Amino acid sequence: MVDIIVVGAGLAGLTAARTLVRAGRRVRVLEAGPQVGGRVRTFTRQGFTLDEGYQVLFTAYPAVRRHLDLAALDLVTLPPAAAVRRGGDVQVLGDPFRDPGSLLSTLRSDVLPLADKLRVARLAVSLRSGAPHLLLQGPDRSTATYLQELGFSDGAVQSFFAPFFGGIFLNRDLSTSARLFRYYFRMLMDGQIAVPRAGMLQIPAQLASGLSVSTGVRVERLVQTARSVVVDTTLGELEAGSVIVATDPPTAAHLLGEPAPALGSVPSTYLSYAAPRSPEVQPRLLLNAAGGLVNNAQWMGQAVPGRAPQGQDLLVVTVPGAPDLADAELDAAVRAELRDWYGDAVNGFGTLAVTRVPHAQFAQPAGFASRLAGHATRMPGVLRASESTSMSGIQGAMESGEKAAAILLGDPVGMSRPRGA
Ligand SMILES: Cc1cc2nc3c(=O)[nH]c(=O)nc-3n(C[C@H](O)[C@H](O)[C@H](O)COP(=O)(O)OP(=O)(O)OC[C@H]3O[C@@H](n4cnc5c(N)ncnc54)[C@H](O)[C@@H]3O)c2cc1C
Repeated sequence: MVDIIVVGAGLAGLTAARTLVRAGRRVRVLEAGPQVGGRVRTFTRQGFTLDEGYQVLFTAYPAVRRHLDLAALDLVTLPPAAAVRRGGDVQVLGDPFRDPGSLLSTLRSDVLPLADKLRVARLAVSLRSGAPHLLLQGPDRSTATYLQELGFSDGAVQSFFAPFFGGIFLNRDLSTSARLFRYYFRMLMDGQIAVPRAGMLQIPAQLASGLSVSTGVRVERLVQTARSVVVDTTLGELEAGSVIVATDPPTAAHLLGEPAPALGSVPSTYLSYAAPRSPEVQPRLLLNAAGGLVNNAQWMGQAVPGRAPQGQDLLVVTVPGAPDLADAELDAAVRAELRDWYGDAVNGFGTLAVTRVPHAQFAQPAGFASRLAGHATRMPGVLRASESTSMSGIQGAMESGEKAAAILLGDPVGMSRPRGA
């Protein structure tokens, strides 16, 4: 019998296990899938390295700083600027201190007229004071309402904020909680957006190193006994003093005998293209201000050397939601939108993958924090860890695992750490 079994080797489960092992506990992680990482996946196709969809790491996430060796991840920083595209018109908006090449274009851009640029500067100053986690507190409303209250013009909201934060929250209507908007805005100021050169899978792989993880083992049932928890798996019965359930919320509800969670799912869809070379001068994030299926795109081969074979490039396109189109129809519709950007060069693009993710995040509208799951469950020896206890994303998942471990360890510092800290 081990001290603790962790069910699920996503970021939450791995962070929980790592925290417990560091404190001297004997831990075994059981993962149903063929590899660690949960929703953080990387795969290769025709010599290209593709992440599951478009995923990035905010280096300012506090839990990331506590748990990951960033130098060992061989991170490649993405430029802190975006090219806003309306058909053939391109305007670059960036942080001129960190991307000096974007200065002139940012000043001239009418995507954010002067008054809106000043509002961004004021917002940046106001969000910079105090600890970042405090931005997740206080009254909540939608991001759209918040931006309206701050006086931003409709043009700025539709052409910049909607596609930029639509790419982060995977919905373009800015119905996401303004608290999260403020937190992410701060993360963007405090750190960089980066990806491991060899793919996002390097993150869970680093968390898993040194842990006892069994992949391909599905947990089917948990039974609480007087002195332990019996874990019924596809390998047979195992026993542990305590269990952390770090699966997706529906599976957790099934294992724990709880009602299905009411958080909802945000789906997203990605198309990856092989191309002879990027037509863009700089590897900046591309935002589609014209509306349509495409929200944002990134030339990953240009941004991250090594992701595409020699002499080729890789374009990853984000289509928020789950369009009701067959793969071939979706591909044709996305190509038609890309033709507005790149003309006939699109004919030379080869489709590498159409990736549909039914549950990329859980829905986080204003007030969502009051509906979050807790770590405690109906079973005394069993705790929950998952982004669904905090916020959707790498920070939420990692801090959740850390907190479940802190509860088992009786660590007062970890137990009292607020969300987002
Ligand atoms: C396409 C996409 C893009 C994203 N982009 C970003 C981004 O740019 N930045 C960011 O911060 N976040 C991003 N996220 C969100 C981030 O990936 C998630 O927040 C995080 O990975 C969630 O981790 P988790 O451990 O809570 O859950 P999961 O990753 O869902 O892990 C749950 C694990 O439990 C396992 N499991 C389930 N049932 C069982 C069972 N019965 N027995 C054993 N194991 C089981 C699953 O196989 C899985 O490995 C993105 C997500 C997706 C899908």
